[in-house]
Amino acid sequence: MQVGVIGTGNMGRILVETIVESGAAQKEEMIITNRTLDKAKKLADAYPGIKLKKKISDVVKQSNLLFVCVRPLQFPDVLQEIAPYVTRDHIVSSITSPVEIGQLEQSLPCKVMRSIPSITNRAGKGVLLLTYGSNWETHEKEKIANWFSEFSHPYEIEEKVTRVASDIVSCGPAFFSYLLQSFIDAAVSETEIERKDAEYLTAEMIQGLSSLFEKGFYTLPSLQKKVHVPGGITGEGLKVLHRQSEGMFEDLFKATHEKYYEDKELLAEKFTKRQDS
Ligand SMILES: NC(=O)C1=CN([C@@H]2O[C@H](COP(=O)(O)OP(=O)(O)OC[C@H]3O[C@@H](n4cnc5c(N)ncnc54)[C@H](OP(=O)(O)O)[C@@H]3O)[C@@H](O)[C@H]2O)C=CC1
Ligand SMILES: O=C(O)[C@@H]1CCC=N1
Repeated sequence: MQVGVIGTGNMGRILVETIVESGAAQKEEMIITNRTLDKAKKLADAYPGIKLKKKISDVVKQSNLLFVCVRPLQFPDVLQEIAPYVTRDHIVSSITSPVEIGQLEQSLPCKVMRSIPSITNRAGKGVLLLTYGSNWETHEKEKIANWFSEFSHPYEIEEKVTRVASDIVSCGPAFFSYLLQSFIDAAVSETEIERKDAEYLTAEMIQGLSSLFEKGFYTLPSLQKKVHVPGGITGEGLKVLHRQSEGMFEDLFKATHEKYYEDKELLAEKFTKRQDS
């Protein structure tokens, strides 16, 4: 399969590295471009064999599966630019949440999907969220999901939970690394521990924690019960967390959804302008 990638910024680059290093596609099967071409060239230079194209049309023409990895508001322009070269045999995937499946279908004459990756896929772990357009057969969905499983755990979601699922899967690594960073900073500022020690102990704790869940030893509540000896020290810390975090995640999901709907409104305006012109 020839895999095209338009936009090799942060996530486009990570996706290319992940696909190639997992063996989901050979370097020679990857065709990439980026508006600032030098960015894509650096990536092609790092993985000899990857084909670098200056023209977006060449990427489309030479690929079967095409990932559009630009920012949400850049989608209308990119979809308009690629549309003349897209055939019924292409599969085009958006890696971003605010662009609706319906908008992709209206813009392109092929099978479309959303495949929202997570930085965790770089380690061959974590979920990649899939939502398909209306004209996919079950066996076609299975085939592509199977391909994604070379470097992730593909998970199909309904469009209505896109934002929250993406908050968990794709933004989650940033949210929880922020909390861990605060945990380390506070350990250093409030006690005599050296930063490097706090960082090492925290990293080992979090890796151990994820292994416990991976191996199925505990659920979240059963683990808390095991560590929280009644009347002990953990309970004092948990009381602080309970007090201080009340409403925090509710506010977080409200904030991400507000931004999501803002982006969707701007996108709808842009797509309508495109249709009218
Ligand atoms: N970061 C993450 O963990 C995740 C991100 N995403 C999604 O990935 C998308 C990209 O995010 P991110 O990589 O961080 O953003 P970046 O800004 O780093 O990358 C976007 C890239 O697209 C390029 N680009 C823009 N317009 C065009 C065009 N017309 N033709 C070719 N290339 C173009 C830009 O080129 P130039 O160099 O000229 O600016 C840039 O390199 C977003 O929509 C985001 O929602 C999805 C899941 C996870
Ligand atoms: O479009 C999205 O939902 C992703 C999640 C992280 C950044 N963008």
